[in-house]
Amino acid sequence: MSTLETASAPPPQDTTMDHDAHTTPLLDVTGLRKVFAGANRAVEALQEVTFTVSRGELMCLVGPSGCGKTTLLRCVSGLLAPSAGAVTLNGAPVTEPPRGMAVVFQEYGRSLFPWLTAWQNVELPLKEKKVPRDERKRLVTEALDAVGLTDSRNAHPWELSGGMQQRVAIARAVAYEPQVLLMDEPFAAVDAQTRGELEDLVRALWQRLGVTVLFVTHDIDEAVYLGQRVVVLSASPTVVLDDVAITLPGDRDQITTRSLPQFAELRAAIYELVQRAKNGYRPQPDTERPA
Ligand SMILES: Nc1ncnc2c1ncn2[C@@H]1O[C@H](COP(=O)(O)OP(=O)(O)OP(=O)(O)O)[C@@H](O)[C@H]1O
Repeated sequence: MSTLETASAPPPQDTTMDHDAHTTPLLDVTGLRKVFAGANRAVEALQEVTFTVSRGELMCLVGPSGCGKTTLLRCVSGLLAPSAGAVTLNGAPVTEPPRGMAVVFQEYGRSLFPWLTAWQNVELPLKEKKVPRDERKRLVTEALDAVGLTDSRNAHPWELSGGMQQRVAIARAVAYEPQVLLMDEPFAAVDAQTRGELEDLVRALWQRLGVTVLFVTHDIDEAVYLGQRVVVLSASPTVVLDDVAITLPGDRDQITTRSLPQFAELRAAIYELVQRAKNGYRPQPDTERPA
């Protein structure tokens, strides 16, 4: 992993989950390739993507628009079969959506059932998992409480704001007690203030529950604010351009953290990388990564 050089003295790093992180790979993505075969032409979305996520880590993936972030996440979650390469969770190959993973998508409106209440939406996957009734009640209560929606438990999605609907989707994922939480641009459709609140919610849940998080975003600021690591992808056909350690303090807040010189430096360095990726930069085999 690279740590982009910063001019000032490094602050204490985010060691929040370091008791396990960086020691036990939980998710292993090796040589992932995905080619979509169309009637007239084939689209090579992913060329060769390799990375690991350690147990308890919060890792962000960024890359230029259309570089294959969603395709990658769909392959990682077992929703889409790769053309080559492999994904393993805890050493077991992922060939279909595994029990240990939960996914939060950008389109909360489409991922919640409008005829079910917030409570019922969160409970549904637990019923499908055959979790006993009392345990279901405990898990749903705790999850709705964790996202601040206890009072809205009987509301339907259409009675809730966009940010609240996304909180229901997060509660549903958390109640499932996944080993890995995959998030695909989950806050792209909410306003800036709500987005900040939801970012803090994700970090709080991550710290409290110790869940491993793989967070996909096109927003570089968001990736730096949230992550312990940011993996930068090239333009399609996609490879990994860099794997950047986020050397920011573990205690983050929207104002202080984003005002730190280190935040600006990390943001600028990753921004430049993504710009280079947009302009077609790709690592050459056997050459150094960009400084
Ligand atoms: N089902 C499909 N069939 C054919 N091509 C596809 C399919 N899904 C994705 N693609 C192509 O694969 C490439 C990557 O798409 P993908 O949606 O994964 O990118 P993305 O990085 O998530 O995009 P964005 O930044 O816009 O969210 C694009 O060229 C897209 O057109």
